[in-house]
Amino acid sequence: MNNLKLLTHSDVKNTINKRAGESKFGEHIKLCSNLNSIYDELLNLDVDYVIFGISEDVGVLANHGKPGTSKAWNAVIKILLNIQANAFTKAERVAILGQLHYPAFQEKVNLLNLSRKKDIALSRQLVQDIDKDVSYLVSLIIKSGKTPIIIGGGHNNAYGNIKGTSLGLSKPINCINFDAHSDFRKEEGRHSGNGFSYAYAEGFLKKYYVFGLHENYTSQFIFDRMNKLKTIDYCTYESLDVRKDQKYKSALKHALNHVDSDPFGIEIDCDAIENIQSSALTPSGFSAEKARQFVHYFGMQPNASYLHICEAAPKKKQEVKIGKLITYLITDFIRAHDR
Ligand SMILES: N=CN[C@@H](CCC(=O)O)C(=O)O
Repeated sequence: MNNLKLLTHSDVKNTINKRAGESKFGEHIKLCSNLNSIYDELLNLDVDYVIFGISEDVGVLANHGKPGTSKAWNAVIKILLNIQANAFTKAERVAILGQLHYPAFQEKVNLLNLSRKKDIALSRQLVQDIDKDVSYLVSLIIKSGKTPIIIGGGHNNAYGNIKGTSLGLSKPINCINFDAHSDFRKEEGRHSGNGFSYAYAEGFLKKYYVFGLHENYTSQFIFDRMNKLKTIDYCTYESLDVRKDQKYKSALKHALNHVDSDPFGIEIDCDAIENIQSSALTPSGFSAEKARQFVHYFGMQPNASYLHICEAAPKKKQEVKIGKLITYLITDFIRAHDR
């Protein structure tokens, strides 16, 4: 776990802004202390949720997208540690590991010319290395009996989450993805647009549902590919929020029916939420409230096996807004899953 940077007590202390009479989330969470014994520590921790960040832009760049996803974790941790610790937020049930981070990969990819075939292939090899870390770490958390909450990076990391959960449970899993894109592109080398197609092709992903796909940003090739497969289903954003063909609640139920036969992962791509800075920022998309209701609805299900919130790419100005949004989604999941 060379690329895992553990969150320390002094990091937490330096991040918390204390206020008299208040108790902050960060004062009650558990930490791990030794990179060489993560699994044993996880096993012995009396918590239900293990949160970690993935600070990388490599997957998005390898998909010809705009970088910035490496900044989401830092935006979130500053807010998360400072929310109130109370009966609603359940800080004592949470361990925060820290972040997988890739400064050397970032440097390498910045030196590449990504319009050259050879260089794009190199960037996609780096994504495979990140996949190995993510799937290993997620599998350890699942094997320790805890629920992973993974923050950040590009949507390439869905692959590692699905594979890690599947290995941890020793069976293929299902997945629900709140996303403007299917990320079911060709297996042409790993990047942020094909995490689900790779997981599916390799047998880690069994049933897949894309919730809120944008009709303008899905190719006919992908629609045809998904339409052919009974194990894959989707609803579009336009059918829900523009044409109003069905109510939000009934769309949630329909999607749950598709994935709930087995343990499933919950993937939230922030580019499905209106005006959230991301590689594929959209001026027209789901509201933050709809995203929160989605996490609440799926988080409530006993089969919900992990939560991943990705693709947010905060610049300085939106750092607090994005940190707060993702923190709401994390705590919505914890509250719902605990019921
Ligand atoms: N994970 C996102 N993938 C999308 C968006 C790409 C982008 O515009 O950055 C895709 O490949 O279609």
